[in-house]
Amino acid sequence: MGGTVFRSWTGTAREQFAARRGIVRLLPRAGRSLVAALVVVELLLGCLPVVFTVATAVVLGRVPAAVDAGPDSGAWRSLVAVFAVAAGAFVARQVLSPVERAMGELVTRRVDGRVVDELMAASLRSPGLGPLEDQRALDALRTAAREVEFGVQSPGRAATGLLALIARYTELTGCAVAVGLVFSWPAAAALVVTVLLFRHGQRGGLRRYARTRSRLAADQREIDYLRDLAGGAAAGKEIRVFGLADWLRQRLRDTHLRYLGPLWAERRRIYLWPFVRFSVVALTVTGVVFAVVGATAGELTLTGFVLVTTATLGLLRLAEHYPEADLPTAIGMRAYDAVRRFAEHVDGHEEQLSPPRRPTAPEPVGTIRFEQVSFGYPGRRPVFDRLDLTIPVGRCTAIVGVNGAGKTTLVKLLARLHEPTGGRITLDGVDIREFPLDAWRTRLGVIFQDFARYEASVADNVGLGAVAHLDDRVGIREVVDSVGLAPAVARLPRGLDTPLARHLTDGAELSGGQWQRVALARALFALRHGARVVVLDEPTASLDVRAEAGFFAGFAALAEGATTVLISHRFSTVRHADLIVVLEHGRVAEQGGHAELLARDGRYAELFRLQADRFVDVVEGRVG
Ligand SMILES: Nc1ncnc2c1ncn2[C@@H]1O[C@H](COP(=O)(O)OP(=O)(O)OP(=O)(O)O)[C@@H](O)[C@H]1O
Repeated sequence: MGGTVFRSWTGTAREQFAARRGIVRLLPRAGRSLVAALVVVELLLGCLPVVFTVATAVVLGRVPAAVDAGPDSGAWRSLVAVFAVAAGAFVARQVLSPVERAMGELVTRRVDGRVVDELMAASLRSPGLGPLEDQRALDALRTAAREVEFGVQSPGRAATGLLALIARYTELTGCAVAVGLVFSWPAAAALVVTVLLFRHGQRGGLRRYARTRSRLAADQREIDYLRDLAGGAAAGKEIRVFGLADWLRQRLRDTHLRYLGPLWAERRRIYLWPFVRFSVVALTVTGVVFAVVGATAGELTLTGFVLVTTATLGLLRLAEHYPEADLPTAIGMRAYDAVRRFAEHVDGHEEQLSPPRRPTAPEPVGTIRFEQVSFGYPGRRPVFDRLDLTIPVGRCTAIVGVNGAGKTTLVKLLARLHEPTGGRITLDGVDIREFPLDAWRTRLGVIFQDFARYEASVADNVGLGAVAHLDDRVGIREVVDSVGLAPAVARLPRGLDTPLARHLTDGAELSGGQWQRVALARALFALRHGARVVVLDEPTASLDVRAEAGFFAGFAALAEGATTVLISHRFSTVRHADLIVVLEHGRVAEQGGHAELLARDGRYAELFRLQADRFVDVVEGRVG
């Protein structure tokens, strides 16, 4: 039992030491000279109260002699000199405190700035989506980002909190030495032990509190989500139309209580009782010291008496001040730990990627094949189980299947946003993992169902399909024209340079269908600049009937010679494809041309007829 407690204590101590070392290593990022200057300021702030305490004790001790000797005496002058020292120490402290705060703020911001860079670098370093879809890693990222963003208990604050301890410990040492020299070393030792015990008790509580907070990350996430939902435009329409305000308020309230309940309970447990226990110890020690001082008062000089009492009170006050430094340190260290865990998680994923064996990715000439490909998201049942699929190069292949059949996942595997857990994907017989990732991706132009809507100009929104050619205005204009977006762009306040966000100057918002055309233009722009495989996930979902009808002919002409993979639930879009693949239960259920599949009268024919019947019903007014 004792062994277990000892091991857990040493484990915690080691963990704390490592976390503190991590924070200390962050300090140079704030600039060595700034940190060195702050250390000097902290040392001074630790010494000045001691000087003040000693000097005031000496002043009080010398008052009787100075009063007796009169204003012209040497005793009076020495009183004034010591008084000047006390006043100087007081004023210097008042002046230095705001300087410390300002420098501390600068250190905090610089350290947090670097941590944000580290965080961004880690999340962008991930070549695939794995770490960004892993809930634990995301929670770690969110916790860290939150603390850093608000800067209340961020890693930067942890760093300045650690530096602030220099002042506290200097003052502690100074006061203890004063008590030891003037009165009694055992009393000084007892006071130091009391202060440290008090701090230890509080720090343990703070640590547990910080741990509880991170354990409640999921609830915190939900609170943030509900707040965004209530305040954002995205769900604003539904909240009003469906009258969801009360439901939202209630859910926010319940989640808040679920989050705060354990936190309040923990706060009582970890703050209140240790505080009571350590206060009793502190009061007892102080009482004993004061009793001894009282009993031996006759042996002490007036200076000694004042010094011992004020130094003792100063020490006890110090115990109260430690949490000021310890709270940000405890929480900030956890935030930084979260950043490190996230970075390690990303790097763990990266290591799984085998290094490329070929210098570049060639132009496809024959086929792209999924060979016995298996894949499942972590903790979920497999999406693909030994999938075999051939995509002919230079043709249009449509992939159909019910919701959740794995169509988008197939595209993610093709783009190597995830790696198959079994089998391989080949380009003309070569495993695509043999190509450098970037080189392979420049061969692809993928527009996902939930494509990005950048808060940038129309031109940039299109040009980002081939970022190295962002200044190809002629190319951008041509693809914008070819997707039928030119009239809408002409109506925008700054044409192609209009930012697509209403809150920006001259900004505009596009309709869903217009955004979809922007995304299509982005894919075409990629095609213009080296992409040979275009993947469009639901490209016509937001297009009106006329635009959809024109889409296939127009796009096919523009994508002439390229390999097109089309994912769509609209059979009117799909039917024109050279090859139609029906995905079902993680395998290819059927494939062939539209007429061939209809003739086969299988799954495709069934799905096609269902949609066609609905269409006929609508046209003939039989619906409803
Ligand atoms: N990031 C993810 N993490 C875990 N499971 C996922 C993730 N994305 C998709 N899935 C699951 O994988 C399966 C296939 O999803 P996918 O999005 O590929 O289907 P889909 O055929 O594109 O569907 P839809 O037609 O609705 O767009 C589904 O069961 C889905 O729940």
